[in-house]
Amino acid sequence: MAEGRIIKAISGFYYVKSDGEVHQCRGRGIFRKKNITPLVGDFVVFDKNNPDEGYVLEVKPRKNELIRPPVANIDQAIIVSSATMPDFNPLLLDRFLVLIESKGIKPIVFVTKKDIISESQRQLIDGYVREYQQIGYEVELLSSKENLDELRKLETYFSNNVSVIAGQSGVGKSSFLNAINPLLQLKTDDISKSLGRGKHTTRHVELVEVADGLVADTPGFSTLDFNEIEANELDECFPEINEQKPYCKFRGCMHNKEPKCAVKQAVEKGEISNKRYEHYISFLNEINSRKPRY
Ligand SMILES: Nc1nc2c(ncn2[C@@H]2O[C@H](COP(=O)(O)OP(=O)(O)OP(=O)(O)O)[C@@H](O)[C@H]2O)c(=O)[nH]1
Ligand SMILES: [Zn+2]
Repeated sequence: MAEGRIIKAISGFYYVKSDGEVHQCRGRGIFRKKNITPLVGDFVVFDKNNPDEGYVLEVKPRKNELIRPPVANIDQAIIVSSATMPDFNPLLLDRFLVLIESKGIKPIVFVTKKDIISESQRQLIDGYVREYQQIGYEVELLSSKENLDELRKLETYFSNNVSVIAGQSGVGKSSFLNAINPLLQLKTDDISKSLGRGKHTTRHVELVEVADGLVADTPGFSTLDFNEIEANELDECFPEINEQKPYCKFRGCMHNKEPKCAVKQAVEKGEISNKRYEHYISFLNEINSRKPRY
């Protein structure tokens, strides 16, 4: 009996990494009966008596899991946004931040393509970077076309962590991963756009090594709706709003129409950005207008 972590799953086989070695395993029949699907990222107990094929015997409790990519026990999500092409989009960034916060995963923001922005665009982007850093987020402005030494400075973000990458199409997710680990050779727009079909549809998710960490090679969060977030949980997904919440007069304040709301006061004083607050309200309305589920 040994313990390890599933780093790859392909058609019924699980590849379990344990003490630096990878063991090919099958799942126990009982998993299917009990409706347990081992996921990439799972910590498992397996039997490795047979060198060719072991069995995953037990899946340890997960701290979190994603449906897309199907990965468990994620430490952090790197949201990739581009400074340009496509334009930097704070509304979309906040949407990703909320989704990731709601899963209890730590978000990190990488803003790509700094090599192709004008001086005035740069000022705008620097302003955003500062704003998100003030909230407490780690933000890096970078270019994947940079030399490897520059990119290596970002390796510390990956050390000893399991990361997923998220972000809109074309922002440079694959380009970044390839740049930081040239062995990956993930397809980028430059190569595969001509094929005109989804790039990630036929691939299996795998945790690949980047620096001293593991990264899911398939980007996540394809659906960006808030179907799994309740209105009263939304403020917890905005750290700066969550911080003010205890000072609101009413318990259960939604920071919307309520009087004596500390969040609205902080917005008025300029301590919380107007834009972030507007996004909070627009997400709140979106959740409140969702059709009830039964
Ligand atoms: N100048 C510059 N171009 C970049 C940078 N990062 C990515 N690109 C270009 O942007 C385009 C899109 O990059 P991809 O890496 O395919 O983007 P992606 O986010 O993986 O896209 P999807 O696979 O569609 O989700 C490609 O033409 C890249 O060469 C960067 O930092 N600087
Ligand atoms: Zn309030």
